[in-house]
Amino acid sequence: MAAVIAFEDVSVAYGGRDGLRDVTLEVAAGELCVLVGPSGAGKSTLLRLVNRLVAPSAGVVRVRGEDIARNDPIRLRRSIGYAIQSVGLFPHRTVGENIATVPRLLGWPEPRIAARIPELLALLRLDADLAARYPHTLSGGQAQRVGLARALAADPDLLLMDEPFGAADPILRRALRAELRRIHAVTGKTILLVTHDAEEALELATRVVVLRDGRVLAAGAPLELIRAADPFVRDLLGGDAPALRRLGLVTVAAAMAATAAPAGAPVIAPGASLSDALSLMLETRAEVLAVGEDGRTLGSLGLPGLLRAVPMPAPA
Ligand SMILES: Nc1ncnc2c1ncn2[C@@H]1O[C@H](COP(=O)(O)OP(=O)(O)OP(=O)(O)O)[C@@H](O)[C@H]1O
Repeated sequence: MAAVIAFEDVSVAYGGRDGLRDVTLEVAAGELCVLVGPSGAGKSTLLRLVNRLVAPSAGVVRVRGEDIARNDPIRLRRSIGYAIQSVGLFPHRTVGENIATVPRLLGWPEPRIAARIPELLALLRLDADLAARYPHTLSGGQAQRVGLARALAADPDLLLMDEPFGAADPILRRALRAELRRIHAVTGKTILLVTHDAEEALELATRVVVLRDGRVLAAGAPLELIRAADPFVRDLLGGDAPALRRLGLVTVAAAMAATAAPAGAPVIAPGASLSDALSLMLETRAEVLAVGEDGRTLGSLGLPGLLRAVPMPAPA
């Protein structure tokens, strides 16, 4: 399948310094590709090449097969969703108007825009009433979700996300990650996301790309990379708790049983990770969780089931 994004021997020079060096990388349709690495590794630079906020000093960047340097940057940007840490909602426009920004620039007819706003609020599990509110009246989590709704508004097949949950607290981050995984599964969009958080990378990615000093050090599926040969990659992704990292890679849905949980059991969403489930068990002292979503109960997850679901390598 043709790559949605292709970097071909791309370098970026900032003054005399290298931002990126000889990066060759493809992102295929439907991938959720996460760029991870220490501060200054070049993650944002690589992401911003795609919507031409940064220009390469050498090499070619292709989006949907076309060399983007040859095409109109404004058209390119309108065809790509972009979500950033600071959210960047327009303060004097309502939530609905914020979401409508790109569809309006693209000249969508008003009735189509009007229908799209509640659709997106529902996708992000936000109340329909929020459309009339102004950004300063939103909680941090709501604002992050509206930012994501705005990025998705014109239904772009490609979404760039730069530390999209960076400003959120750990609990909210967890919820937003689960949300993003769900949206990716539902929409099948191609997503390129930057994070400095290895756990987030492993939990979200279909493919992880590890950057260091402006170069791609490793790229592969999360479970492959935890076992990577390169000590820097292994340390970054596996840390000193590789078993816990593996828990972050399996969803509750994959480990749950169809049996009902005891009454009053804490509830976890099927899309949450087993590390979230384990945290909830530890926080609430419950050994069995109810698995449910939108008020529906789907089954249960007990501690033994959780452990069985995570294949550990045989001891050496
Ligand atoms: N506009 C700029 N002018 C000069 N140097 C820059 C510019 N933007 C980035 N750099 C440098 O390029 C390198 C890569 O930066 P980049 O922002 O891509 O890294 P990053 O991995 O996203 O880091 P962080 O996680 O801290 O955001 C760094 O050394 C940075 O200082």
